[in-house]
Amino acid sequence: MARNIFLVGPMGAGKTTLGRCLAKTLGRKFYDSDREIECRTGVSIPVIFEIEGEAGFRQRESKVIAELTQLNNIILATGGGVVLALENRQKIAQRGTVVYLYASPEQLYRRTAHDNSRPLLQTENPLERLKRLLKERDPLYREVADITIKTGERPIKAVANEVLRQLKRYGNVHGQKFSAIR
Ligand SMILES: Nc1ncnc2c1ncn2[C@@H]1O[C@H](COP(=O)(O)OP(=O)(O)O)[C@@H](O)[C@H]1O
Ligand SMILES: O=C(O)C1=C[C@@H](OP(=O)(O)O)[C@@H](O)[C@H](O)C1
Ligand SMILES: [Mg+2]
Repeated sequence: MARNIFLVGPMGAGKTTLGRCLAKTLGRKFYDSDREIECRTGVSIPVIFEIEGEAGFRQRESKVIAELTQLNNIILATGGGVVLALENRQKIAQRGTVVYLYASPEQLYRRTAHDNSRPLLQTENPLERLKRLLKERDPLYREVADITIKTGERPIKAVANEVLRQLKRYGNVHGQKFSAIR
C-alpha cells in the first residue's frame, strides 16, 4: 500500500506550503516536484524555461513524477501543470490519494502576484492567464482527484485541518496518529 498523498491544483493554490505543513504534522517525508527539478539541475524553474522552453521543463517534470510516485508514504506537492500529461495523471491517480486544492483565479492572482518565480505568469495580464489555465486544467485536476478542497480565504492551517479531516475519512491516515494543527 503506497499511502502517498499527492497535492494537485493551479499555481498559488497552496500545494507547496500546505504539503510542507501536512508532512510535518503527519511525520512523513515531503517532496515538491519543482524543488526536485531545481535540485537536480542546479538552476531555478525560470532558467529552465528560458533555456529549454516549457517542453523541456515538462520532460524533466514527467521524469521526476515517474520516480517520486514510486516512493511510499510521502507527501508530494506537484507543479500546477503536472496533470497535462496523461502519463503523469495515471501515475498520480494509481499511486496515492490525490487532493485537489481549488481557489478562484482572483485568489490565485493575489497569492502569486508578489513573486516572479512562475514563468507562465510573467505576462501582461496574469489574471487572464490564470483564468484560462484554470478553465483548461480544472477537468484534469478533477479527473485525478479523490478529494477536492476549496481553500477560499481560509488560512493555511485551517485548510490543512480540513485536508486532514478528509484524508482521515478517506482512510489514508487511518490508524496514524496526528494532532490537529492549531
Ligand atoms: N490558504 C491560503 N491563504 C493565504 N495564503 C495562501 C494560502 N495558500 C497559499 N498561500 C500563499 O500563496 C503563495 C503561494 O503558495 P504556494 O504554496 O507556493 O502555492 P503552489 O505551490 O500551489 O503554487 C504563498 O505565499 C503562500 O503563503
Ligand atoms: O502551472 C504550471 O504550469 C506551473 C506551475 C509551477 O508550480 P506551482 O503550481 O507550485 O506554482 C511550476 O511547476 C511551473 O512554473 C509551471
Ligand atoms: Mg508549488
